[in-house]
Amino acid sequence: MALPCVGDWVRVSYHDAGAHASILDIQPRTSFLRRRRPGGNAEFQMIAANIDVAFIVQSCHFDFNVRRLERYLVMTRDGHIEPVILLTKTDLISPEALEDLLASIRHAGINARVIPISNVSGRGVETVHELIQPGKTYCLLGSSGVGKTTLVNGLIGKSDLATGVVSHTGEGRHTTTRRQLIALENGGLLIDMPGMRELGMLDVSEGLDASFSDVEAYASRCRFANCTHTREPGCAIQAAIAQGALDPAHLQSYQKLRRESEFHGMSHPEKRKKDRAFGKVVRATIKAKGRWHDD
Ligand SMILES: Nc1nc2c(ncn2[C@@H]2O[C@H](COP(=O)(O)OP(=O)(O)OP(=O)(O)O)[C@@H](O)[C@H]2O)c(=O)[nH]1
Ligand SMILES: [Zn+2]
Repeated sequence: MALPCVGDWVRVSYHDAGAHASILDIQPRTSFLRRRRPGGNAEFQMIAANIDVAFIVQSCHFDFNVRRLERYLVMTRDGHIEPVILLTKTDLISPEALEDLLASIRHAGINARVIPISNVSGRGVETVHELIQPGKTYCLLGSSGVGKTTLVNGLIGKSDLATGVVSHTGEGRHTTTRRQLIALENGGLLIDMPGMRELGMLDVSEGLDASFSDVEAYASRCRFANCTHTREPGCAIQAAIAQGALDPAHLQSYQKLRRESEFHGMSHPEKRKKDRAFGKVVRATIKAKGRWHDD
């Protein structure tokens, strides 16, 4: 018998007056989330089963990446799970920039539902909450830091009778990592396991982060999450440079590579904005030339 995974329904027999139980069999899975085992062989590892809807969470700010979105969609389609895309942190970008992101999703031929949300302004959180149906099971997928935990807390806060495994009062980071199944007041179930959230979705930017883990580690200690590491108070990177613990050249090459990877596929709207700016220059030049010819 294959081993059960999170979300499986199993048949058990109890012994010792209910103190112990054995799993007899696993009920057929209606859907599943699985990933390739590392090492390149064709084997799969089951991550979760019987999920109805996967929220694929990306931030509008830095994290946005259509290619990665597509990989998550392949994974959910493969497992017969309905995908819903959540674009978080809309409060950090302009409405025009958001329009660009939505357009780039459409242009990629992605027709899954997209809900722009902000955990700060509350925009869209109600829409997500209303989407959750009794008896259905949901999960959240997405890179670290995109706002999944904040959203879950917001959803629990809305159903103020959230029951089950989790209480939302005074929870620290440590308890968050043990949270697994959240029963929302309206009867929806949310599977929230940090281990299954990222699914080994490595890409250029994450590879980049790995080779500059020291820079990343300092950056995570900056007072402001959006610190540019130039002149902000409480900047851990500037402090590390001042103490001689971090080589400014290392920071510079990190920032240079980061800008490059952002231009080459990381952030499509930024790229388009740059292309558009270049287009303006070209058009202005042609216009100027035309006028010159007219004279
Ligand atoms: N501006 C803004 N910040 C947000 C929003 N949502 C979350 N954040 C912030 O982003 C940071 C990361 O949020 P988390 O909810 O911990 O992200 P996560 O996806 O759960 O990250 P992991 O637990 O590492 O998987 C926190 O500092 C949040 O306060 C948002 O909508 N807007
Ligand atoms: Zn900083």
